[in-house]
Amino acid sequence: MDPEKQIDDLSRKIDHYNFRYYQDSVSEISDYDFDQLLKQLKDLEDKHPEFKKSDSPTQRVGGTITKNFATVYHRYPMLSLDNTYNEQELRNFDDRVKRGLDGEEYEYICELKFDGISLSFTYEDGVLVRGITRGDGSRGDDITNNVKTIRSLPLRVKAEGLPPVFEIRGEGFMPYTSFQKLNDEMDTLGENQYANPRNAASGSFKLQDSAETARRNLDCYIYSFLTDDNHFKSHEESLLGLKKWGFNISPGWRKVQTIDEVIEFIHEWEDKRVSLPLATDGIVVKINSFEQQRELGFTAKSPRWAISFKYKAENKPAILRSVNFQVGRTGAVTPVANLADVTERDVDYKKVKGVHLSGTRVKRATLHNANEILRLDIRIGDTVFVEKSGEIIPKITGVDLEKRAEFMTQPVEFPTNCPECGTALLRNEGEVAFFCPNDSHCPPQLKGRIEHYIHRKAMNLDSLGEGKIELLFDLDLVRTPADLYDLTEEKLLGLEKSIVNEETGKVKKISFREKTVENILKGIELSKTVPFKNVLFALGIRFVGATVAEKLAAYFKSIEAIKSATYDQLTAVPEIGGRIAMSIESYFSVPENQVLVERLKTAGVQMESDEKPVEVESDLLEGKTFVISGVFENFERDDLKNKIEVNGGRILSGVSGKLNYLLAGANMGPAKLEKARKLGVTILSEEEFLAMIGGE
Ligand SMILES: NC(=O)c1ccc[n+]([C@@H]2O[C@H](COP(=O)([O-])OP(=O)(O)OC[C@H]3O[C@@H](n4cnc5c(N)ncnc54)[C@H](O)[C@@H]3O)[C@@H](O)[C@H]2O)c1
Ligand SMILES: [Zn+2]
Repeated sequence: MDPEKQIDDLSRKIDHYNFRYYQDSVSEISDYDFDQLLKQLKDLEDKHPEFKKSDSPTQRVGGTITKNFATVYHRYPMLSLDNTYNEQELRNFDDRVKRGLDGEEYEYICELKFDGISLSFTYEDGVLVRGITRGDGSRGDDITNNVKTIRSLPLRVKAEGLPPVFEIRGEGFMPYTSFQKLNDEMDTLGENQYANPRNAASGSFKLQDSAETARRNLDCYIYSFLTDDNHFKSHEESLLGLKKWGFNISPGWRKVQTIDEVIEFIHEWEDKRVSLPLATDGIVVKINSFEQQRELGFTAKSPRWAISFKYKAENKPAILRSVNFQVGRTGAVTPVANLADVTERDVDYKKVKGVHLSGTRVKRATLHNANEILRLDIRIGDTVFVEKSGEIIPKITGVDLEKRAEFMTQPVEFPTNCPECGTALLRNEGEVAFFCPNDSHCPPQLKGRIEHYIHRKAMNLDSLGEGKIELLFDLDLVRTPADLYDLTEEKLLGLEKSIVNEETGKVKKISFREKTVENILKGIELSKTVPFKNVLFALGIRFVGATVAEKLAAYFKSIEAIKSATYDQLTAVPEIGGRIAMSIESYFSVPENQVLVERLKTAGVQMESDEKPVEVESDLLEGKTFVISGVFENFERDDLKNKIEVNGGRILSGVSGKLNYLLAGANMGPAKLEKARKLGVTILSEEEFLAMIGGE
């Protein structure tokens, strides 16, 4: 292939992965593979500089700003770090530093490289005034409200001799425990789970709802300090100073003199880092003296005085002993690989310890779905490769085909029937997962439905969380949400159960004493006041998430109206498409669901909305914002507002950079008009507005 086209193709590919990673918080390939692509591009560009573009991904920070927050320029550019996966390149870096500093003595600071998102915080007179994402390096998203939810971040610093304005930077992250909790919750709600804590942190820091960000327990380690004057002389001094001022400095850093000591630090943390409560992906080496940092300077993308060493995800051979098929809450069937170490091929599986991988013993790995089994061409008895990187769940990356001939192997047979209830499995066109259609009797699906029902965003029955539902389900006391309303003190008092965690073997005992029972019953009673839109969501109708439920509840106002709505009536509601409409129709066609709704209604659960119905004319203005100013020929101001809203638009209170349209009538103030023009807001006349909504 000719190099120009190759450079072009590679750049486009990398741009795509960057966009997915920074904008959508999704990794489509592993970091290592991504970094190899970038390296390939860099090598090609070095060989053919005539084809190197100024906006090449090798020349700029990969991130982007989103349109969801105000955009803020950084006072000091926020760059990336050059990275490497091998020690020789680290030594080459040391040589470059030596040359750059002309024989001066120098020291390095080694730090752990935390895997989250970079954040920048500005303090004025000791008060935290702004928190920004790295964005594209020169501009970021203003997420001040979200960063204020970090408990370890001081909102105000009190100290002698504080610079009037300073900026600190750090890595915002989500600890493993919060990550696990969040993903469990996403699973209960039938939402997509995050692949790793980094993606979860990135997604959570960019939520519109700060209350939700707060709930996700994010944290941040601080590793950098910037001011206009020379407040500190070295990185070490700044770390110590920041710590004294109350900042959460990253633990584990060390000052060293030589590259050999750096490499020692790397080896030391290779295993130790896996026992940390958060994800790390390498270490960062920085020149200590600020003066020397300035001497060495920057490239377009990263400082010349620092480099990161990334640990390659450990990849080891293992034996695929068998495959289990797990049925999830939505009925989806997921194959799970049971693994053994290569020395454990013939050990009784109960006694197998598993492969030693990144500090833990691994006995299971997800195989995702039937297609993945075909793609890997994997057989029981095969020697496979297992990897564990940022993700918590290990994955199988391939098969050692050379080993296959040495041992007996047999194909993995995907079951045709549900392993939990025996019903024949189905697969929807265009979907990869097989599922059990027996949603009214299949045990994991029933239990999943109850867990969904009690969820905070649904009926908010938190007195029933953490294993209590499991107990009630196993004792046959609660098989559907309606059974909750038949519970009494007599039935509950004294119930007990020990729950064993399959992975860890730990036993947790749950018992219902007086106080617990009282709380449960009180919670259930209180759930009768939960608004209809939450109830509708709590039913767990496929594709009816919280937002869709809200729209349906506002439009139809009662469960009866939704139940009797035709397909056409359902799809007439803005944002309700055919897929949702069909799912609703099919839900209400199932007798068990009809009974459930009736029983809930009889129990006193809200099946009607007392809010005023929102008329909807169209969604022509969906996502558009308006400010109205002046007087109009055909409308009073309030009518105009209403007209915008029933067509899906939103009214803002003032002219800002975020505004889409200024609807300008007669006699409007020239200052407002001028401001709108300056900010590039589109100015509409009454006629133009009418044309937009399909009027005259
Ligand atoms: N898998 C994918 O699809 C995909 C796509 C794009 C990027 N990526 C990954 O992201 C990398 C690029 O991201 P990047 O530009 O943020 O680089 P990076 O994450 O490799 O390194 C720079 C970042 O490290 C962080 N950091 C953590 N601890 C630090 C410390 N102690 N001191 C200083 N900084 C510290 C900072 O946030 C800094 O911005 C790629 O090399 C790749 O690994 C992956
Ligand atoms: Zn089943």
